[in-house]
Amino acid sequence: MTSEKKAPIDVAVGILMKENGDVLLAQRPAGKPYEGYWEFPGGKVETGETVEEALKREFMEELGITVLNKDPWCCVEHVYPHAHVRLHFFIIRRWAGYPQSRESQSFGWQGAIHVEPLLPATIPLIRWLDALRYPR
Ligand SMILES: Nc1nc2c([nH]c(=O)n2[C@@H]2O[C@H](COP(=O)(O)OP(=O)(O)OP(=O)(O)O)[C@@H](O)[C@H]2O)c(=O)[nH]1
Repeated sequence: MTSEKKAPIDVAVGILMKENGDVLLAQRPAGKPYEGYWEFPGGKVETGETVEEALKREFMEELGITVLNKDPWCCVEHVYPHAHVRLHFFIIRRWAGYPQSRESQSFGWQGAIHVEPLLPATIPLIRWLDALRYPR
């Protein structure tokens, strides 16, 4: 038996946020693990890329959006049956273009989050996100 531990897979995730606090969620396409679950757009960091570069690439590939400004927000690790991921979340308040579904994903702007199911690692973030976008 081996006790070898695999390094986590880095994933760049972006939360597009409008001035009124609405955020963009996307539905995972058919054929991927957790197909049909809702997530914030993003994807795995490729070899030789920084997390920021991966974020920009994924937003262009998935949504046709140019990221103009991004604030690192939080980093969360989660062990799924299919992978151990390290999610690097960014808040994106400035971008160019309108989201288009380039990979046949459904997506939508959400104030209070009404879509489900959400990816398990993303669920706890919603409370933190609400504290950020709706400060008392
Ligand atoms: N984009 C995104 N991924 C998330 C979130 N939460 C979360 O657990 N993940 C996990 O992060 C990983 C992202 O991988 P992915 O398969 O979507 O990445 P990718 O687009 O580069 O896919 P591919 O290159 O395998 O086709 C998945 O294991 C997914 O379950 C989230 O909110 N957004």
